[in-house]
Amino acid sequence: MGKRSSKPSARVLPLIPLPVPLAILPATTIKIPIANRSDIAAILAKIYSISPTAKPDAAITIACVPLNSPDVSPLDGKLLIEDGSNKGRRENLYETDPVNATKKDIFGYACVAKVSGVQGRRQGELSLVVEGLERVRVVDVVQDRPYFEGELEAVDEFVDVDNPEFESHFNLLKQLSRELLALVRLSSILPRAPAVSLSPIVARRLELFIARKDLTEAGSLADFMANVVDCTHEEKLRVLAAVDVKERVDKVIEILQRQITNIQGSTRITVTTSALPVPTGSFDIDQLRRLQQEALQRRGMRGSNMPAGFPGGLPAGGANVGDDEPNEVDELKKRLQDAQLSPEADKVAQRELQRLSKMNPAQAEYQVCRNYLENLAEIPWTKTTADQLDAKTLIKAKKQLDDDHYGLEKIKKRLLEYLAVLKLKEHANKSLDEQIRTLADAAHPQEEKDEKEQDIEEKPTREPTEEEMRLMEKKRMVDKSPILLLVGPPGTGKTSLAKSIATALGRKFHRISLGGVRDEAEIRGHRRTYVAAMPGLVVNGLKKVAVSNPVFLLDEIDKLSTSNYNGDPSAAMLEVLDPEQNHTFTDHYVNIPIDLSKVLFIATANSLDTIPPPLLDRMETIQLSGYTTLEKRNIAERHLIPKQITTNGLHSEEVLIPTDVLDKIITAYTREAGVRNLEREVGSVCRSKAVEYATAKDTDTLAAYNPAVTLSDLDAILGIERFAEELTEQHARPGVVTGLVAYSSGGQGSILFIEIADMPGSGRVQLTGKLGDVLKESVEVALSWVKSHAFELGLAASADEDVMKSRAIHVHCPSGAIPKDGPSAGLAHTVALISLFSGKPVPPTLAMTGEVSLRGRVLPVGGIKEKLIGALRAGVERVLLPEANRKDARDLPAEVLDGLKIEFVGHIWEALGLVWPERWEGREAGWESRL
Ligand SMILES: Nc1ncnc2c1ncn2[C@@H]1O[C@H](COP(=O)(O)OP(=O)(O)OP(=O)(O)O)[C@@H](O)[C@H]1O
Repeated sequence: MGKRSSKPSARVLPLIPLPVPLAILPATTIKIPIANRSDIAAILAKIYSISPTAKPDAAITIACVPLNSPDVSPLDGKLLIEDGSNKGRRENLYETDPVNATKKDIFGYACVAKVSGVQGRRQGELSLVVEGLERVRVVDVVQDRPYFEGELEAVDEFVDVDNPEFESHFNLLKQLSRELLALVRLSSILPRAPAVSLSPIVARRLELFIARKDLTEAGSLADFMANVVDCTHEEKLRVLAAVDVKERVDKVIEILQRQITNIQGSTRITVTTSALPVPTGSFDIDQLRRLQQEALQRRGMRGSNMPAGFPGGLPAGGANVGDDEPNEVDELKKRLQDAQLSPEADKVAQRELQRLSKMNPAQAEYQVCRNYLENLAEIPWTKTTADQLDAKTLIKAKKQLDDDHYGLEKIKKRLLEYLAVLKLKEHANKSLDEQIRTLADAAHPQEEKDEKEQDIEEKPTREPTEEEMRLMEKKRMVDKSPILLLVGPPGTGKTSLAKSIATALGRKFHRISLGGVRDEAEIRGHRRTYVAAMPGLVVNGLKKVAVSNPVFLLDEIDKLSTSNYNGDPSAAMLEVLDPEQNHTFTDHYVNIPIDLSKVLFIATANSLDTIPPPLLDRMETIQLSGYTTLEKRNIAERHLIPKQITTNGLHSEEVLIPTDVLDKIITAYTREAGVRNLEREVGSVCRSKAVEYATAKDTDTLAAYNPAVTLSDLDAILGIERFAEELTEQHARPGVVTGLVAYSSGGQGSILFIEIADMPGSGRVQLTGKLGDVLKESVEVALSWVKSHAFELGLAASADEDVMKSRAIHVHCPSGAIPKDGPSAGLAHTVALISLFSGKPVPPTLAMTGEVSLRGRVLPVGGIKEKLIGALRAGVERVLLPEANRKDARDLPAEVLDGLKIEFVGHIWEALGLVWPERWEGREAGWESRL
């Protein structure tokens, strides 16, 4: 039996056209902006003028009407008043602004509404709040100015309550409404949620509202849902025009289905059995699963697309529904499998995977666990690159090192030794592997072989015992790479040497900068309990190179902080570098032993002084000293100039730096042990030439371009000379001696003048030239020795005469602004004092270095190579060195050995014999016993 709502008679009411996409349905409330709406003002004015006594809360009834849309067919509810002018507007000229609307723009159905108030604070934001009451048909528009007035006819809402088909449609509408509600609630708590959220109270009320609707209220439920969901203007018009309730319900079902699909498409719906976010009320897992499965079926997805083992289509843990991305947990599992974890790591990984699969992705712990597993999958547990160790390896490696670096013979030799050992070990292990395999085959002969093959196979006489196998394993050469430490001044090629080794071996290279690392956790990682914990530098390095046998350069290990309140980074390094321990290195974050024994560590440092002794003890030190001018010239010619020419976009024939220009750059513009500044200066020269060349090319004057750089160009390109070279004096004067100095910064050596003057006084000694305590003391030692031997030296008339009795002396070392310290000028001071007191000058081309003791012995000093290179540059011809430094002189570059006459002295008397041979030659050190 059908049910019809009562039919009120036709009436005339003011019509308020709504701006597109606004539409109103019965039982809903909307806000109509009233800025610039003269018609609304007129309606309100009229109502109050008719009934000036109307109370503010008296109900004011009007009708709200949406504007026509081109996509809604006349059958759907186009205004029945048609006129000729309407036709031309069908396609595109439809009005969307109610201010300009004419009669033809009024839609055929409207909604009688009650004005419930005005909302908004400021003038431009005010809006009229109206509440839809009933659906009406617009029979005619009787007035359009100053506001529309329409003749309205109530519609006949027909509800066929006895129709089973209608009932099932109504049930579907109810179910979809609740499904949508659940999805909106669910999606709002998921990560990457769309911007929809629903408070639990509102959700609960909506739940009840939907649940309480019965069949007779199907139309109003459809109106309500059409109003709350996101639908187009046209859809709303169609719902408004759907007088037949069944048709309306079908239309809303269509809208809801689309809406649900959209939410599922944009959100990954993940349901876990342990922590299901069920909306308060009547939702349960099964219902949700069913709803989602239905939604999937509607979208044409097959059951086969669902992970197996989950009858409801929802796996417990991490399966996402609605997109084709593979499951996150499965993906991780696969990555972990591919990572070939160590057995220990595998156990932990499986445990964590299990935990992850039970977790809700919204939990903070989920991300932590996932990050950890991702880290495990990225660590190269067993992956290695094959070392290029064939017959030609050593030749190839030598060529690589020679190609990349000039000189450094000792270091190259040591590196080649390392490669040779590695090659031998690998060869020995390979043949051992073969033996073990043969024995193992003999122990299980029948495996993988069919009967026939077995007959042919020669039977081993006996099976190997376990003991034999163990012995064989013991013979295996352990791959314990030594840790090399390259020590030397900056820019001497330590980093680039390490890179060449990696290239020669065909291994991956990674640089870990340790300079300024103050926190132990930077090396070992943070424990996983900390927020944003991460693995340390070593594990990160391994992750980056993705193999377990890279070359790691531990740069600036001398700048690593020692014990402080953040732990002791240098102690953490101990475990990394100890070949006995580093096969079980444990990072705090990973917390599983990682084998670092295959990593070849090469450390670099500028000085050994700041490296803690236990750390130093674990490394094999290779010393690199500064380069001589000749070496620098060769390095520049072979490596730096070609490199800079190409870096600056030129060809080798387009820049020519002659040797004299290069020498000038080396001596006047750089003062360093390495070649970094030299490379920079050469770069400046090449850049300037590049500008010159490009200009010449652009102006077609290439013929006039001169690729050669001249000495005068240098002044213009690099500015005025930065360093004036200390050169030996031309004239000898008593009291002035050439000493030798090695600057601690830059590792450069040079000469230094020791000047002593005497004046009348009573034994006072004045020292200037920024001398350090040790240097001052060495002057005192020299003076004491001279005073005590004044008679033997012929400086005093008798043994008890004090040479300083009536004189004062002033010792000065230029350049006065540079701090100087150290005992190595002791010999020069002694000779200078004797020269002053005896009035005999010392030849300026004779330089000396050495510490003296009170007994007159000449003791060894450091920095011989730098000092001698500096001396040669300064024009020194003869050098006196301590006897004990004879070994250092063996390593000197050939140009130094050729250019300098080096003499060794063990005692001051010997030195005096060499300085003034005419007077002291043959004098023996036996005099020391007189002291
Ligand atoms: N013997 C050499 N032959 C060729 N090039 C060299 C040589 N020594 C250094 N170089 C070049 O000098 C530059 C600086 O070298 P590198 O960066 O290796 O210095 P370093 O010793 O590691 O310095 P630091 O101690 O400051 O880290 C590089 O471009 C390198 O190629």
